[in-house]
Amino acid sequence: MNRDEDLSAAPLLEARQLSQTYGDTYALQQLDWSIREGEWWGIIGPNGSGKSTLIKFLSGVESPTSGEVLLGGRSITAYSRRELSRRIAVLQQDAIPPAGYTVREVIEMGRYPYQNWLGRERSDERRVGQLINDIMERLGLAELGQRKLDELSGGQRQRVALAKVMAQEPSILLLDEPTTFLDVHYQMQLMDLLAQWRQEQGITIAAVLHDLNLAALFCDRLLLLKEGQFRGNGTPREMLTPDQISDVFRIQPAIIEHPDDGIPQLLLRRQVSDSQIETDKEVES
Ligand SMILES: Nc1ncnc2c1ncn2[C@@H]1O[C@H](COP(=O)(O)OP(=O)(O)OP(=O)(O)O)[C@@H](O)[C@H]1O
Repeated sequence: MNRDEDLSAAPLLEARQLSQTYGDTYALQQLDWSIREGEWWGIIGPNGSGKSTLIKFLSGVESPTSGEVLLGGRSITAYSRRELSRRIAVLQQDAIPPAGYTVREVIEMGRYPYQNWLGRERSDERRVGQLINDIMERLGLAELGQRKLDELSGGQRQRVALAKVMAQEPSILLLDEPTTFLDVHYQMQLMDLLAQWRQEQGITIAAVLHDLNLAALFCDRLLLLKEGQFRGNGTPREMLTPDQISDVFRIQPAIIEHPDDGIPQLLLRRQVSDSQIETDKEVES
């Protein structure tokens, strides 16, 4: 993992004074934040803190009420949709592509930004065929190539969605809660695959994650949001302190060091103890 990032490098993706309002609600409030090439950021914060809104603006699909996003120093609005799709891919929470298509067809849709108006690859078709075969093999999808999407489990569909964004060969990957519908095995498999992809291709990742332990385990740096406001950024060790967690998430966990590499991990605590429940029962009877 790239924990010794070069903080002097120019930002690859940058949010400048980003604000979004819906009526009286500030979904984001004057956010300044930047991502450097090769970093893996976790975007964390309670429900409604503006995380998905931020991902939407970073991907360039929507424009904020005020402020701007820069990609490689240029306004993201200056890029065509096709140019953006060659650089940035987004993996959504429940990225179920259209039903009726086969697994292989959906993965091939990831190549859209590289095709001409006839749907032909601009680059070497043999290389692309091999790329798709490799991705399917790696994600355990080789046997499922001809299966229809609606005949797959949620976890399998999520792997197809990941395969599609890998076929897109982006340099930046944005993820919005990619592990929500996955069991613990597939959560770890997805995060490990991302880590491996990043190591091999040097991609830059920003992921909205609700699971703080997963965020600490995989991300170099965390951005902390609450009610649309910036509440800090830094390494997991800097961000996941008892004070920050209690202040932002309103829980008081025990924080321990992971035995493998000392990163912080949260142990949740019950707010109501068994003895409290027993006492309450006695009072009631
Ligand atoms: N289209 C919309 N119209 C009105 N309000 C919106 C809209 N989208 C988001 N909001 C509001 O903006 C705020 C931030 O929402 P956002 O979805 O970005 O939060 P989040 O941190 O991703 O939340 P969660 O963890 O629950 O997914 C919330 O108060 C939400 O209700």
